[in-house]
Amino acid sequence: MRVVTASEMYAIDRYTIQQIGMSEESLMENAGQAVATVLLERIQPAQRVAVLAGTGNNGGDGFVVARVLKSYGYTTDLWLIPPKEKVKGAAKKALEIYENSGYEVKNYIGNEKEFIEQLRHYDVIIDALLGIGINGALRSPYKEIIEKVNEAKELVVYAIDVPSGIPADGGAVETAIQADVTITIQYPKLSAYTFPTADYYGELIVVDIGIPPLSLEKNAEFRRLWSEAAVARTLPVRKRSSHKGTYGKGLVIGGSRNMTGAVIMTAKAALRSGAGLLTMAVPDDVYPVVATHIPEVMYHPCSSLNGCFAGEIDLITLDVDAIAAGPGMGRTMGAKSVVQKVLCQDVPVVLDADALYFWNDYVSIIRERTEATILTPHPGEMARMLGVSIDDVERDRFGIAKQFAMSNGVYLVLKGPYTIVTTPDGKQYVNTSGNPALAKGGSGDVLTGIILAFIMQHDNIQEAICNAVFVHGKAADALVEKEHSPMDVLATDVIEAIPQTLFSLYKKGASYQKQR
Ligand SMILES: NC(=O)C1=CN([C@@H]2O[C@H](COP(=O)(O)OP(=O)(O)OC[C@H]3O[C@@H](n4cnc5c(N)ncnc54)[C@H](OP(=O)(O)O)[C@@H]3O)[C@@H](O)[C@H]2O)[C@@H](O)CC1
Ligand SMILES: [K+]
Repeated sequence: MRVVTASEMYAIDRYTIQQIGMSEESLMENAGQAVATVLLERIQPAQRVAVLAGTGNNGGDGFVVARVLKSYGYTTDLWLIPPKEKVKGAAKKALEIYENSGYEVKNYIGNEKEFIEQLRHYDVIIDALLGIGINGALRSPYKEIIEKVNEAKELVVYAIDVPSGIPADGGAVETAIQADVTITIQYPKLSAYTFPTADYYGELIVVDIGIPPLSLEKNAEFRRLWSEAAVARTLPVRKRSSHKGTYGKGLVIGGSRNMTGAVIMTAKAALRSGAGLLTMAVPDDVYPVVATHIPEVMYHPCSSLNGCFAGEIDLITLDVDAIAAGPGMGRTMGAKSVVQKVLCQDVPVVLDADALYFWNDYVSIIRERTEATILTPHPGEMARMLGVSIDDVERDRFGIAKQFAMSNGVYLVLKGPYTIVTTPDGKQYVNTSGNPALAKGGSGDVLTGIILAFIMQHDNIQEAICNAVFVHGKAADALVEKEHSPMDVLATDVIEAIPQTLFSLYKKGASYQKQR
């Protein structure tokens, strides 16, 4: 499933109309019919429905929906918010068809009091006030209407395309419909995957209105959801002839006197995710503590200074296939020097946490690298690396991630709800698993371990990273679906949930694995 911006959606519509030859009226009819099909399955015949329609084509979709619901015998009122003469184009045509079918329009203007009075008699509101064409802060009377609808908590609200009032591409929200369900036309919009806008959507349902894929390919950048089906399809298959070296020799670098847990979690997660052989490089001061925790790894104690890396690491003798550096290593000059040495190695490198701290000192080395560099910042780290505020990052997660990945030639994993993976050539993948249980210290360390293990087992780095992010979120989902609340899940619980998550994904992918 692809995700689009408002301007891409307009370009797709235009191309479909002008180049492919579908009429705007037929697209609107398809949209209204597709939305109505969902509504007919969900709304009970005894429920009273109000369709609230605005000036634009979102209102046009609403006219079609109101007509279909009435044709099926539903008690439905169509409230037209602007004066009728403001309705133009395809929407005007849809309104004519509605009226020619013998159905009545209720005009908001002049009947504002009646509207407010009626609102408490409805069970269901269909929000066709504003779609992707919203511009600037909400104007009267839309603002007041939306506030009244939101106040009536007993109403079930279905939004068409986007909840009215939210910017389609995401950003700050002042007033917007708080939908229970949003039925999006053809492709989800960015705002369904950024915050705070995603909170207004409720359940998201996408309906197909028959726009050919060619319109999408010609007019939208590559941005797609990474779903369970994609993971099941792309998980690597273990060959019967394999041995421990087949799945890569990984190196995890991290830890310091004050933070021994992070690097242990990274290593455990890597082992649970299929790393063949794993070595941990830790400051020799903390080696005795770390070594008691994991019997399955080899160790490479490095010289330490005040409990942290002193700066030396002998990477030549280690002979590894991939490296993850950062968890708990501290923000010292010694750590910086170790990371610089790591980046000079000709193997894929994952940088997380403290390894991102001296970003400006690494940029030029990273741009010269030929092997993959994978960075996994959370929004706070991303903001600091760019010298902007966290709000700036959150407001434009997709844009910022793309610009950063392309200009530095890295795979960027911008963490958060709906983690975005961006490849060096700018393709973007939105993760669909995970829940607030992951908003805890240690989550990132676990993800780094899974990524390290997956990139060693898969020859497609993008698929490996996207799968790792998905498995991480899905493991947390599995925990809260069973015996955990989102409050009590620990990062170590997530590691222990990796086996069942992989087990179920491999089962789902069995048919694909046979085909390969
Ligand atoms: N094109 C197609 O083929 C298809 C399009 N489709 C549908 O069309 C939708 C997009 O339609 P659109 O472009 O007409 O925009 P839309 O959001 O309905 O209304 C814009 C109007 O709202 C107003 N307005 C703007 N800002 C405002 C504000 N801050 N506060 C208050 N009012 C504000 C402004 O009107 P004004 O009052 O200023 O004259 C403006 O003209 C899309 O989401 C999908 O549902 C589907 O049918 C599939 C086929
Ligand atoms: K809407």
